[in-house]
Amino acid sequence: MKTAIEMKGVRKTYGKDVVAIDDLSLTVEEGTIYALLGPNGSGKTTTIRILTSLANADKGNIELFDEKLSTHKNFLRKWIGCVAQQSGVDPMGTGRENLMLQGKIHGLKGKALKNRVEEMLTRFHLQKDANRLSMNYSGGMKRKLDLAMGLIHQPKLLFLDEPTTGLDPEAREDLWKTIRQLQQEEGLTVVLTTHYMEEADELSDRVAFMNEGRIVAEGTAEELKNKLGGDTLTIQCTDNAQAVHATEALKKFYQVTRDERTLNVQSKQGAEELPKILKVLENDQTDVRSAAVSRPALGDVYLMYTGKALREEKK
Ligand SMILES: Nc1ncnc2c1ncn2[C@@H]1O[C@H](COP(=O)(O)OP(=O)(O)OP(=O)(O)O)[C@@H](O)[C@H]1O
Repeated sequence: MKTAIEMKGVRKTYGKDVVAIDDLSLTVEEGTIYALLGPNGSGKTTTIRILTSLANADKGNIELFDEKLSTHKNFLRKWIGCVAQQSGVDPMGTGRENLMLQGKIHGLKGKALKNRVEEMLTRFHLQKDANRLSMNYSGGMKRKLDLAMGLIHQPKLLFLDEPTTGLDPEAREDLWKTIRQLQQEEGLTVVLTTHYMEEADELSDRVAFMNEGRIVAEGTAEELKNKLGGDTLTIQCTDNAQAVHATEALKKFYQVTRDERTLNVQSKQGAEELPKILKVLENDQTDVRSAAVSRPALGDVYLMYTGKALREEKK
């Protein structure tokens, strides 16, 4: 397999005080889906801006398809598509007009432009709405039009910055299906950023957890979950003070992380361990509201590496 992206020791600062990303290294193989997962401000968008050459890194080495980005920017741009967080769709234009304009920006013209626009409308099931103003499109349709615009020039590498934020579950599933098809049928390499654990788990071949500008863990979703081993016991206390109390009591025996009033305890045999844990808490006079045993989810792994929960929705 060839390498689509190779980043080594990349750093980007804004002004004197903000280190947006630091010592960031990652490798993305061609034809794979790679997810950058992290909370607001962890450096995901900055990473994408640098890789799409919209921002310059202060330090480090970046290669796309074995070519140095800093010396082959214009050439490499042709291979890159980007769908930003903010929609690039002109609400006053129809779907077709938006695609025509985007195609022209990329130097397409005449028959080639027309053919490609029709191909994209068909590909994204937008033909019957092609002459409607895009301001009247649903959220899911707008996102598909954004995606079609990002692909008009047939890039080899597509960046998606939070592709499904704000979409309802059905539109989200639909977009996941489309992204998967693009990878499987057209061999597209996709790098996406997301807040959604489920999205990273479902879609990506590899996941990088970002926190405060650094990658704190990386691997396939399965590899990351296996790092925790065993089960996760989720214990809800009645309030934060009780949860702090409970964490102290359990820390002597278990690996415990806390997010407000919720405790996560890692255990090889969760079901067997649960009564013992409840006994410890009872002896400690901690009020427990509920307790459950489950297989670790990506969120549990994130919590282990960063000590904080990744909110599923933007704050
Ligand atoms: N143009 C800018 N000027 C100054 N600081 C910036 C700029 N862009 C980003 N930052 C800062 O860099 C850090 C990383 O931001 P970035 O947007 O890359 O994070 P993110 O993980 O994409 O967040 P979000 O999920 O909210 O989009 C933050 O502290 C942010 O405030």
